[in-house]
Amino acid sequence: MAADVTMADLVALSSESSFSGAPTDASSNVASFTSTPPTTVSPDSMSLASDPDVPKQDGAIAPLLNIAIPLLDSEQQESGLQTPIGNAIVVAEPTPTPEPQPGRGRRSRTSLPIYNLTKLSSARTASKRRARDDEAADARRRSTGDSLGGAADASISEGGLNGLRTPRSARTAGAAASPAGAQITRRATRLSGIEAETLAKKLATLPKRGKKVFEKNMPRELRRLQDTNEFAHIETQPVRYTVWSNGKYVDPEELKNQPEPRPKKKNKLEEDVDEDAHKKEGSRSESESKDHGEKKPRTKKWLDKGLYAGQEAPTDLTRGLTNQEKRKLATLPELSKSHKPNRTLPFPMFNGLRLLITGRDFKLPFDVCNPLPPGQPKPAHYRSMTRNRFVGDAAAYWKKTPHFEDFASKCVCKPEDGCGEDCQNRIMLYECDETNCNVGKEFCQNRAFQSLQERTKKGGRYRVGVEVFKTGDRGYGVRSNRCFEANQIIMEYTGEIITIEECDRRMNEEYKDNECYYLMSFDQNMIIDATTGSIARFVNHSCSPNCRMIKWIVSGQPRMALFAGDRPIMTGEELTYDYNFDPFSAKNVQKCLCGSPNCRGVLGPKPKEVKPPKQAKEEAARKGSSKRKSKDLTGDWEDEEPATKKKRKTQAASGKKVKSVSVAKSKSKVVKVPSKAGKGKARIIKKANKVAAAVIKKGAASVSIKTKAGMVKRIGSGAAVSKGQQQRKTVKIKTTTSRKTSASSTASSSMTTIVAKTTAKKTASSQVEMTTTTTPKSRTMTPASAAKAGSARTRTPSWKVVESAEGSPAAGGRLTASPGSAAARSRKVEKEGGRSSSSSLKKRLAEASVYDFP
Ligand SMILES: C[S@@+](CC[C@H](N)C(=O)[O-])C[C@H]1O[C@@H](n2cnc3c(N)ncnc32)[C@H](O)[C@@H]1O
Repeated sequence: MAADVTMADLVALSSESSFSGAPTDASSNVASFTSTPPTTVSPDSMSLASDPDVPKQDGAIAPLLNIAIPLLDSEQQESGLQTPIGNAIVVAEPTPTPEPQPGRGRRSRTSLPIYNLTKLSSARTASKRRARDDEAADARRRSTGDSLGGAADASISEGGLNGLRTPRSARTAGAAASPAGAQITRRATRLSGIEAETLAKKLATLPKRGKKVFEKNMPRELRRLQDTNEFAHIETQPVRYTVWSNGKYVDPEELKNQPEPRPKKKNKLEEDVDEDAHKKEGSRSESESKDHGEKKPRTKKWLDKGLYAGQEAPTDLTRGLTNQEKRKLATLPELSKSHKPNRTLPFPMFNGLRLLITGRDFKLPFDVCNPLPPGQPKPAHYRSMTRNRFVGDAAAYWKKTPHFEDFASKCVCKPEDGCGEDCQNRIMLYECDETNCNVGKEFCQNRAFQSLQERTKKGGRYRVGVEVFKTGDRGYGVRSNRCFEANQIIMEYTGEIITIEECDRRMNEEYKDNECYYLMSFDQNMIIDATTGSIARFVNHSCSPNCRMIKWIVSGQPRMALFAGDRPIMTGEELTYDYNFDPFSAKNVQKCLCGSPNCRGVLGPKPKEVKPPKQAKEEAARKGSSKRKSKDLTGDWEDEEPATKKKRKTQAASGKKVKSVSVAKSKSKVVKVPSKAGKGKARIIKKANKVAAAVIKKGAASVSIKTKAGMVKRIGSGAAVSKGQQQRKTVKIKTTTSRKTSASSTASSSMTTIVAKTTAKKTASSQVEMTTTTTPKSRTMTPASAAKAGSARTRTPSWKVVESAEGSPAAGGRLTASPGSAAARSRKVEKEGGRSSSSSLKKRLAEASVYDFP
């Protein structure tokens, strides 16, 4: 009697005959049944349900065959009903006789379920593999066929295809049905040796209608295969046990022929590396020994100072500190001599000191390497630009000045000198490169901009070494987040290079409401506007600066950069340089908040430095200097203006004596030069020459000798410049090196160009220095006339903006921070007419002398 198999039976079957260790809950078992067609054959419920011709069977499940991998449960192993095919074991499920159900039609009970045989038999895969003579695929396919055969077998032999039961249920049912308790056991056809019936035979036993339906729905592939031995599961070939590895068939013959397993790649690599290293070492040592005679042992370099490796701690800890700071330090027990320093885990250099003095709010974990609180974001409108860029007409006006072109010879340094202090290029503020350096990159120390480029290219905030922060009272500022050695390059001052006309326009239109400006006089009467530029623009002014802004010639082009001063810079120090502002008008003098002990009180030259002319002195002496002193202190010079102007006018043409030689140096230096006529002139020049050479050695770009009291030229900050404010005469000394002479020319070949200059009216932002002029007479140019001159300038390069940092720590750019609109309008450019005569140094000197020292 056939009995319908319910889902519960199916579940029971699957749980018994599926892999050991497989999930035992019903759903997962069903899932595993349906999801692994090659190893587990299950009824395709979809195909069962989808065919409209297939009569529905309530709860009837088709006969099932399971192919289980050898991990069988003990029950199955005991039963001995496994059929191994290769690694797979075919288990033919017995089909218990279905019990007729009451109330069910006969037709429905006898009709055949239809399976997706293509899927079940894996015909597609098998046929492909068979095409490649894959016996394993054959075996699999056979086993699948076997399933069907077995299924058919079982069902037919037991009286119907729908009479499948699980072994357990079958046994239970059998036991129940058979009073003798005869067990219905599963049989594996191959194992039992029972000859499989052909499909035709199976079909013959089917009822007519069921046969039709079966044939109609039989897949094409299967139909083709019917009546074959294969389909009937008649083995004509001996069974082969195949090995599968990683899902792939492994031919045992190939296995035999396989060579010994290779060692692991890693081992091999290590060996190879070792060998290679030995070989290389050998060849290197050979070549080394060939080159040098003997092989040098390689020594390992150990870092012993961490973050500050290579930088020496300052001998004097208190250097650079204010008195207040020093006093505070003195009270700290940590710094008392009796205190034992922590040598095991010392603070990074400089950090401890700073923390002791200033303290710092912090969050744990505390970053001992960075003593700084996080930097503030830069202003929203700030746009960064790391290279100079010409804007507007500037590019057309730009040209190489003659002495740049002249600069074709090399320095005369030796490798051991390393282009140090005495390098000609260095003295002249020319950076060495492959065209002008005698020493080569390996030994040359005069490549600051190149080193800066390499440093910043690598990236990282500690390599760049600077960050913007918000000061308490001066807006934004820049501080170091690493140490810098004395005179080390820190950052470049870059921005848009604009003409004076463009500068004026910007001042009047774009920046008219700005509180501060980022304009620096540059070269060839150009201005660098760093409003879009490098963060060097945020560097504030100090009367005791720790940096200098210096212009260098790099590959024939001028470039400005901020350099450390004469002492190293600590981590966390604010970077400052002397703006060298000219207040021009006392109205707009800004109060200096640098806080240094020798603060001048205003952003501008120290009032005391502005020496009044003799008459004024006398007058002042008569009137008493108390008033001036008070003005000095308050920085209120407005009332003084007319008097100063008047005094200067009266002094303009005297020129009998050189009052002073003001030298751009690390500290403003006033050198008294006696100026008697005749011999005096020569002496002055000689002296000036000497001073200039000394200054240039120190890094100054140009030197001014003034015949009149007062600073020669300053570019004002926010100051409206009144026309004709000052009248003065200056002698500018510019040292240039005649590079064309010979490659062996030395520093001594430097020649001094003295350019006479008179300023009838006070000029504002830029002062034009004649480097190649024969006519000593200066004339004042308005920006408009300067623009006109621009065209002539291209033909006759005769004037340029002076960047000398007179009165500033070094020869460098001068911040042209804002003559304001009025100042911009009144800004005059001095231009000296005529052409230079390169041969007439003497003449020029004479002219200059005549002009200045009649
Ligand atoms: C080139 S900007 C420097 C960056 C500026 N602090 C900022 O926030 O953008 C120059 C302006 O900064 C201010 N400044 C710089 N140094 C100063 C100082 N020592 N005392 C007072 N103000 C200063 C002045 O307003 C000056 O016009």
